[in-house]
Amino acid sequence: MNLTVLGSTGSIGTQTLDVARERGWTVGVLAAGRNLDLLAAQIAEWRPAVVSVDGSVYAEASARFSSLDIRLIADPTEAATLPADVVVNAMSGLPGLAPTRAALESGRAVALATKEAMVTAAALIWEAAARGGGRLVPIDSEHTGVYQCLNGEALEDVAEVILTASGGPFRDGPADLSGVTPAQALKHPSWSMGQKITIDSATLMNKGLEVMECASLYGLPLSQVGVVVHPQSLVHAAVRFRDGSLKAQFGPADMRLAIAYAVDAAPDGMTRPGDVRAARRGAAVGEHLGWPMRGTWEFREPDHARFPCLGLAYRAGEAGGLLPAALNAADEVAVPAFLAGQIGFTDIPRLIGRVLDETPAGTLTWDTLEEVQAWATARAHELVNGGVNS
Ligand SMILES: NC(=O)C1=CN([C@@H]2O[C@H](COP(=O)(O)OP(=O)(O)OC[C@H]3O[C@@H](n4cnc5c(N)ncnc54)[C@H](OP(=O)(O)O)[C@@H]3O)[C@@H](O)[C@H]2O)C=CC1
Ligand SMILES: CC(=O)[C@@H](O)[C@H](O)COP(=O)(O)O
Ligand SMILES: [Mn+2]
Repeated sequence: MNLTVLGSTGSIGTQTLDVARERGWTVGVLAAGRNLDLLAAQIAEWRPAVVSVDGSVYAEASARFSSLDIRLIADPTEAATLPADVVVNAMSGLPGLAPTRAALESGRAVALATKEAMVTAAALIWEAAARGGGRLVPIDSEHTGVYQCLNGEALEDVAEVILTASGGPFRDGPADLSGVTPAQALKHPSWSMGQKITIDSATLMNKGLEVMECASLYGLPLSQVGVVVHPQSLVHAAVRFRDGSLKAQFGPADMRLAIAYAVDAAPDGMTRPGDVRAARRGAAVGEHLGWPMRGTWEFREPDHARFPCLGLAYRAGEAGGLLPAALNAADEVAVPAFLAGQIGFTDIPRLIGRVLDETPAGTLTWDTLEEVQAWATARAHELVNGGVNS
């Protein structure tokens, strides 16, 4: 198996390389952002033919890697189109959307961690896959859980899909979240992840994005996608069928299992919503992680009053059109602003709610998507700078 890894220096990117090492895969294309020290170590180990870096560090990377036999580019979208058995997209946020589109239009098999692509542009992404012959399998732990539960099943038999949420670091308090700090919010109780998704887990926006991602992947209405808080993060998703039977997927809270599953399944993967064709014959990874069938497993209702982001996501998903993209863009401004101390934790949903209130209705196209993202980003910055309650 020869991989392209986009976002190679991040949490999912480095775990993808761990899996590649364990499984004996090769890596022909590495795309990173600005972390040239880690990228240099990855180039030395993997000897890729092509390396992409963020444009802001291209000159520095050119000088640093000039003696190496690699083609250096500053374009993850071009990197995504190059020949590979599977493109793993582990870029965080909106920058990961164009590479997802390009990979699918080029007929690539994509193992997709970048949830923002399906949240903001699912219909367009599926069109791109249909046009180019691309295939797609999710990496996100809940969505690989649903994928595995649906294998061999018909979507018309599904009554409901349940995604589990850890509940984040504040699931048991404090009651008033207005004073919590970035350091507290970054202490995720069960997963080790990049900063943006970790804050999204603390606000429950991560689960909101995942509800939309799930509906988009499997072609389900949001009314059929529910959330339960499960502090142990061992059950990742469950599906209830119309005959009353239930299937759940569980395993240790370690993304290497989800990554390996997605990479194995991607070449034969989804070409349209709900098209689950998991022809997967991979060797074992993470056998040392063991069998987590011990202890107590709890399941609780989410607390919508303390975590309004979940409701905002349902609202945007139900409205459809341009609202999911506006919600996502506003969140991508609000989270760094919280981390930088510019706004408080409870300002995050307040800001996103304000942006949603003002988002114009519209039909989703690649052009309107770009416009609404630019508008929502600018409006969110105005609210950060001028005061969320102004
Ligand atoms: N972490 C997890 O367990 C999970 C993550 N996800 C999703 O996966 C995605 C990645 O998450 P995570 O790994 O935690 O995020 P990280 O912030 O850890 O990693 C993001 C990566 O994107 C890279 N990047 C930034 N700009 C560019 C660019 N121009 N070209 C290529 N790469 C770039 C960063 O590079 P650099 O550091 O070099 O600047 C970094 O390697 C997110 O969408 C997240 O929601 C989904 C489920 C679980
Ligand atoms: C590992 C993974 O898939 C994350 O998206 C995880 O779900 C985050 O944890 P929360 O359940 O706290 O959002
Ligand atoms: Mn997840």
